[in-house]
Amino acid sequence: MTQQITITRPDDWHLHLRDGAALHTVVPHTAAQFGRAIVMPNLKPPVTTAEQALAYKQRILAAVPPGMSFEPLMTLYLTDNLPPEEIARAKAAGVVAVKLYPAGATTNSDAGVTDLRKTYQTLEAMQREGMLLLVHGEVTDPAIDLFDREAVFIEQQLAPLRRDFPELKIVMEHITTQEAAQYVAEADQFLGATITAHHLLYNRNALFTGGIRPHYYCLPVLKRETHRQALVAAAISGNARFFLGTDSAPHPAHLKEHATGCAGCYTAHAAIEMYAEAFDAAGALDQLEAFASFNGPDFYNLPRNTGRITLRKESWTPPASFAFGEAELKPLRAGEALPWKLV
Ligand SMILES: NC(=O)N[C@@H](CC(=O)O)C(=O)O
Ligand SMILES: [Zn+2]
Ligand SMILES: [Zn+2]
Repeated sequence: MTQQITITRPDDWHLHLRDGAALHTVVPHTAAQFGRAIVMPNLKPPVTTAEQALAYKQRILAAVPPGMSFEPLMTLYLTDNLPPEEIARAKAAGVVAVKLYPAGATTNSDAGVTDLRKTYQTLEAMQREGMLLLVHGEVTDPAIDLFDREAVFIEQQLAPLRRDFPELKIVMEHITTQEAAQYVAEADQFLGATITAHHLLYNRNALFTGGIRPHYYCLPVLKRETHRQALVAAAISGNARFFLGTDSAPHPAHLKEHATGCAGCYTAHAAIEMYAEAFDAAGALDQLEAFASFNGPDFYNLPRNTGRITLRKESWTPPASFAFGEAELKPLRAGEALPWKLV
């Protein structure tokens, strides 16, 4: 039985850091594990210009503890009227991707896209400039069952989009279904997907065990066990177009433990440990390094990290909560023991 593994320092290809005082809680957690992270732009108001992205990057860097090295990779938020000219400016500023939130699909998506056709000139510019498109892949039609929204998005939105922009690099973020895993596996080199630790570890029963459990609520919502198994199979398959993206999404505890609790699970405090747990449970620890440290940079055409990290099979219990500005932040599995520990 493997008791310890050393892998190339991983990166997080889907992360929410928020802004202001929150940065001082969450940035150190991510910087302790990951070399880089793709920082989501769904602030209030959203990050829609190269200039805003650069200013946000400086605020993030100011929250990196001394002695730690961490590179935030910045993104812009796609709206119905993000000007195509902003893409070249963003590219020059080092922005690596643009994020599509269908309007109303998830946390802070009100400014998102109401009709993909309105964004076609901007997508054209992205395809030309080699700017990636990151996708929250759920339809918002209230007539579609919440658990089917990802599969319907693939059929109604993603397939036509890929036909119209065959050389636009797209990442389907936080996939949660067998349909998405299969669709990505069968696609060409222009389509990749991130998978979260919580979607590898849990099925939708976790939301209702002994009562309603708001800290397991995120979007896309956890699915049934067959889908979890399909995600694990994709993650350990060796297919280089599946890679690590935590979707760690901090919310104040009082807004998660609420009549209309916010969507988002906080996992950055123990992310690589939870992935190790999932890969270990599948007997596939030997696949963790490719998924966590190689496939992401390869897809983004960025160099792999050179440092290394070591994980040991040693039970530890993360804190039940963290200070979060004036509020409290409760991580996923607060106060529960985890089997793997970052050394
Ligand atoms: N995943 C979530 O449930 N929430 C994310 C938004 C997102 O990634 O959809 C958030 O910003 O809180
Ligand atoms: Zn999302
Ligand atoms: Zn997210």
